[in-house]
Amino acid sequence: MDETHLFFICVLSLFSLIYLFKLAIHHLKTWNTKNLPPSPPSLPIIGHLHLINGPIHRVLQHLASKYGPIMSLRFGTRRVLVITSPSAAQECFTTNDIALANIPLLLTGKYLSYNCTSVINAPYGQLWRDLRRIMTLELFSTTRLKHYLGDRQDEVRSLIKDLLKESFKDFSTVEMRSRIQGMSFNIIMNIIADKGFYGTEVEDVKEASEFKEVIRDIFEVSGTSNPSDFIPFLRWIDYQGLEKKLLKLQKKSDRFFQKLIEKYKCKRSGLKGKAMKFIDAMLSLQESEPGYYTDDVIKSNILILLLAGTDTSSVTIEWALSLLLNHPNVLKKARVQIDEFVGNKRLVQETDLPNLPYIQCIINETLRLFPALPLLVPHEPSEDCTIGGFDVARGTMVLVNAWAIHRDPMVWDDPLNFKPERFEKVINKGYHFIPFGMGRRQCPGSGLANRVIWLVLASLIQCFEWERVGEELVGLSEGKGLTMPKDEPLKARFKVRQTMCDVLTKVSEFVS
Ligand code: HEM
Repeated sequence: MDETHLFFICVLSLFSLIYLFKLAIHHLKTWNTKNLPPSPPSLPIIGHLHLINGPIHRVLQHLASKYGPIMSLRFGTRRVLVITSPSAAQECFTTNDIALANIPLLLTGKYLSYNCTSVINAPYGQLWRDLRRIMTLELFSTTRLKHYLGDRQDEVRSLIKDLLKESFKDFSTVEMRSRIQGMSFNIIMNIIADKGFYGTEVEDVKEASEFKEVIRDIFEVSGTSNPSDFIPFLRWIDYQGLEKKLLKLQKKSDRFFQKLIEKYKCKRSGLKGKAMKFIDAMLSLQESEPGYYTDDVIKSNILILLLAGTDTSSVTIEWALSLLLNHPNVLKKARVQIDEFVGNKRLVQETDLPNLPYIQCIINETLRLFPALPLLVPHEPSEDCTIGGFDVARGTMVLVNAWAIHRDPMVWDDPLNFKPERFEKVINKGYHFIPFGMGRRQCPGSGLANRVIWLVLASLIQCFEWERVGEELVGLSEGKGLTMPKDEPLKARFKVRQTMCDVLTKVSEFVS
C-alpha cells in the first residue's frame, strides 16, 4: 500500500469516527429528552450484564419488583426493554404488533438459520409471510393436523410399548427424559420427512446416530448465552471461539440436512400421489421458484422446526409428569375422568380430547408455572414506539417475561401452587397466560403441541400407575438450555394398571 493510499484511509477513518461520534451525541441528546423507563444503575461497557447471575427470568422478575413492570436495561451496547405486566404485554402485541414483529439478529441465527431465512428469525416481510403461510397450510391447519394424527398416535404407542418392556408385576424405575425427547423428535421428523431416528425401529442406524450428534451439538450451542451478541468488540476477537465453533457446526449440520434433501428428492419421484410431507411441499415450491425456495431456505426451516417443536413439547411433558407425581390427587382425578369416559377396553386417543378437559387444565397449569420459553422469543421494534407511555427506541431488544406474569399475585390467585382447577372456569385469561406468545409472531405450533402433550399424558395416566422414586417430592428447579428444562432428568416408578393388561397385551403385539 503506498503512502497516498494510507493517508486517504486515515483521513476517511477520522471523518467516519467524527461522524459516528456526532451521531451518538445527537442520539443521546434526543433520547435524554424522552420519557425512558426506569433502569437500575449500570456499569460502563457491560451495562447491566453483571446483574444476570442466575436464571434470567428470575433475575428480571426480581429487578422488575424494584424498577417496575416496564424496565429498561443495557446488555453491553444493546438496549433492552423488559415487560412484566399483562397490560404492557398486550400493548406490545396489539398496538405495537407490527412495529415489534422483527426479531433481533443474533450470531446463532446468522449461522444456524442460513442468514435468518427461517420463519422464527426472518425479518418481518415477504419471506416470513410466505414461510408462515406454507407452515400453516402444510403442518398446522386442522386438515393437516388430522392427516398426521396416525403418525402421532404410532409414536405415543411406541413409547407405551417401550415402557411395557420394562414393566414387571411390581413397580420399576424409569428415566423419562430421553424417552420423551426421542418421541418428540420422531413426531416432528415424521411430519417433515417421513423419518424417525429414535427408538428400536430405526431403519438406518448410521444416519440416526449422525442426526443425534448434529442435534445434540446444535442444542448445546443454541442454549448457551453469547456475550459477543452484546459487546461487538468480543466478536472481533472471537471471544470463547464461539464463531469458529458455529461455523464448524454449520458445515456439519449442512452436510447432514443437504444429504437428507438429496435422498428425499430421489425418493420423491416414486411417491407421487402419496401422503405429502413438509419437505415435499417445500420441494414443490422450489420447482416453480428455485431462486426463492433454495435448498438453504429448506434446510433452515427444517432445522428451526426441530429446534422450536421438539424440546418445547418434551420439557412440558416432563414438567407435567413431575407435577403429577407431586400431586397424586390431581393424577387420580385425571384417571377417574379417563376411566369414566374411555374405560379399559381401548386406549385413549386424540379424538377423546374434547371429552377429557381436565388433562388440558393440567397442561395449561404446567405451562403457566413452567413455560418452555419463559421470555418468549426476543422482539425488536423496527421504528421508535411507545409502550405504557414510555419511549422505546428502534432496535431495542424487547423481552416479555411470561414466566413472571404467570406467577404475578396481582393477576393469579395463589400463583405458586399447582391448581389445574383454575383453568376449569371458562374465563378469558388474555395476556395473563401467554406461553405461546401473542400477536402475529405467536407460536403457530400450539395446536400440534397441545395435541401431542395431551395424548402422551392421557396415555401414560391410563396405562400405568405412577409414583415417586422416594418419599421426598420431585425437585422442580430449572436447569440451563434453549428451553427451560428441569435441572435433573425425571425418574419415576411405574407399573401396568391391572385393568389395562388385556388392552396392553394387544398393543405390544400390534406395535412389535
Ligand atoms: C409447549 C410447546 C411450545 C411452546 C411453549 C412454544 C412457544 C413458542 C413461543 C413463546 C414462540 C414465540 C412467540 C413470540 O414471538 O411471541 C414460539 C414461536 C414459534 N414456534 Fe412454538 N412453542 C411450542 C411448540 C411448538 C411446536 C410443536 C412447533 C412446530 C412444530 C413450534 C413452532 C414455532 C415456530 C415456527 C415459531 C416462530 C413463529 C414466528 O416467528 O412466526 N412451536 N413458540
